[in-house]
Amino acid sequence: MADKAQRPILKGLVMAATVIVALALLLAAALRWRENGWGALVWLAAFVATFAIRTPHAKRNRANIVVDARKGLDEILLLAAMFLAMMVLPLLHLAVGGLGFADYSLPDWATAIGALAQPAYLWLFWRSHADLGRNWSPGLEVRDGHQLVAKGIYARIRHPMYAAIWISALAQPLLIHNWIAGFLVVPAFAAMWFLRVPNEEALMRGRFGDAWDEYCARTDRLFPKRAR
Ligand SMILES: C[S@@+](CC[C@H](N)C(=O)[O-])C[C@H]1O[C@@H](n2cnc3c(N)ncnc32)[C@H](O)[C@@H]1O
Repeated sequence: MADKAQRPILKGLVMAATVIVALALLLAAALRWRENGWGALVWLAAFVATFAIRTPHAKRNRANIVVDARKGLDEILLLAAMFLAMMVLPLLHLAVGGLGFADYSLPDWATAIGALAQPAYLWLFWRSHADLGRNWSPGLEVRDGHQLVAKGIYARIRHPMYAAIWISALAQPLLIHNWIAGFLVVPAFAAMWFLRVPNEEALMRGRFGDAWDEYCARTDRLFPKRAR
């Protein structure tokens, strides 16, 4: 077992190895674009942009002090399923193949719809991170000094980041024509949406009480509320 002094070094080494493997897979996937089709190149570009948007927020928010969290088995399984279906399986499949038995074909116009969805996904993903700021966390957490964000895109809908992920998840099977590497993310994110959102809203209600209920009365989850 590494002692306390060795732990940061070990962590740094694991991080460096992960980045090197990820970069090698990205390069291999890009070089195989003829086998994978042009939709896969669009998916790879969006994948890189996703990390570019998220990484500064993840780094900054590491300093947050967490005062409440929901980390049940369901949450762990959902996050693991999303990590596999949205990142690991597509990247591995595009880089080294091996899932060809589950391929399907789509016309170019369907791939083009997947490509056209990417700017909308990336804008919403970026905007929601920018608006949540220090209050963002990948898991269900409340930080010390957590603020209710009801401005920016959050003034229009309650779950813009999940709206962005819905767009990305629905576009993935249009860009990667494979039932496992492309389509599997759709049921994985549907499960996450239906199981996580009620838990997240309960966590926010517990923290903000009436202010959260008033916010919910003004907004819907995914689409802007129509004026009555
Ligand atoms: C992955 S983020 C997703 C945020 C939101 N559900 C969305 O789709 O844009 C999850 C964390 O954001 C925080 N959060 C969600 N809505 C919030 C709000 N309106 N104000 C402040 N924090 C919020 C909670 O701490 C939650 O654990």
